[in-house]
Amino acid sequence: MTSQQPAKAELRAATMAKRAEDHGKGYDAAAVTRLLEWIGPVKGAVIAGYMPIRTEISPLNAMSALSQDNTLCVPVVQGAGLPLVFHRWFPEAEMIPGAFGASVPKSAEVVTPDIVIVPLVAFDLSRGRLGYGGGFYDRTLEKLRAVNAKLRVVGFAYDAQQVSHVPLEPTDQPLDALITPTRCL
Ligand SMILES: Nc1nc2c(c(=O)[nH]1)N(C=O)[C@@H](CNc1ccc(C(=O)N[C@@H](CCC(=O)O)C(=O)O)cc1)CN2
Ligand SMILES: Nc1ncnc2c1ncn2[C@@H]1O[C@H](COP(=O)(O)OP(=O)(O)OP(=O)(O)O)[C@@H](O)[C@H]1O
Repeated sequence: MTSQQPAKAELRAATMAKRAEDHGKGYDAAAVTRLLEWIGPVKGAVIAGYMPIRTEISPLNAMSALSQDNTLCVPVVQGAGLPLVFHRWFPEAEMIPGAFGASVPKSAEVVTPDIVIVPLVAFDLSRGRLGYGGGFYDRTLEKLRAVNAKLRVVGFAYDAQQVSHVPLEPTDQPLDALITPTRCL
C-alpha cells in the first residue's frame, strides 16, 4: 500500500454512496448521447465498454449502437495484479458471471481496443479517476498506451461522482475525457 491508499479508500466509500443517489433516475440516456458524440462517427474501430455492476452508469445503449459498425468488447479479469484483457461482445452475446460480479462473454475472443470507455467510482475536474482499488484499469491502460499512442480513454460517470480532488499516485493513468449526463470534461 502506498500513502494514498487510506485516503482513496475513504473517498471510495463516500462516493459510492453518492453515486447511488443518481442511479435509476433515467440520467443514463443523456450521458449515452454525449458519449456517442465524443466518440464520433467511427467505423471499424475496436471499442471497449463494460457490463455495469452495482450503481455504475450504463454504457450498454452506446455499445449496442456502436456495435453496428465497430467491434465491441468488455473487460475480463485475469487475476490480481494483472492487466485486464478484453473479450469481444455483441448485443446478443451469451454472458456468464465473471469476477467481482461483472458478466463476461461466454465465447472468449480476445481483442485489443483502441477506444476504452472506463467505469469509475470518483472523478475530479482535472479528470483524476478513482476506481475500485484493484489497479486493474491503471495497469491495462498503461499497457495499451505503450503500444498505441493514439488510444482514446473516456471515463463515464454520474455527476454525483465528482469530488473536489482525487489523490493521485504515479501509477494512475489519466483519462482523455470524462462524460457525465450533463457535461464533457
Ligand atoms: N462494470 C465493471 N466491470 C469491470 C470493472 C469495473 O470497475 N466495472 N473492473 C475494474 O477494475 C474489473 C473488475 N474489477 C473490480 C474490482 C473490484 C470491485 C469491487 O467491487 N471491489 C470491492 C469494493 C471496493 C472497496 O470497497 O474498496 C468489493 O468487492 O466489495 C469490482 C470490480 C473488470 N470489470
Ligand atoms: N501499472 C501498475 N503497476 C503496478 N502497480 C500498479 C499499477 N497501477 C496500479 N497499481 C497499484 O494498484 C493498486 C491500486 O491502485 P488504485 O487505488 O489506483 O486503483 P483504482 O484506480 O481505484 O482501481 P482500478 O484501476 O482497478 O479501477 C495501488 O497499490 C497501485 O500502486
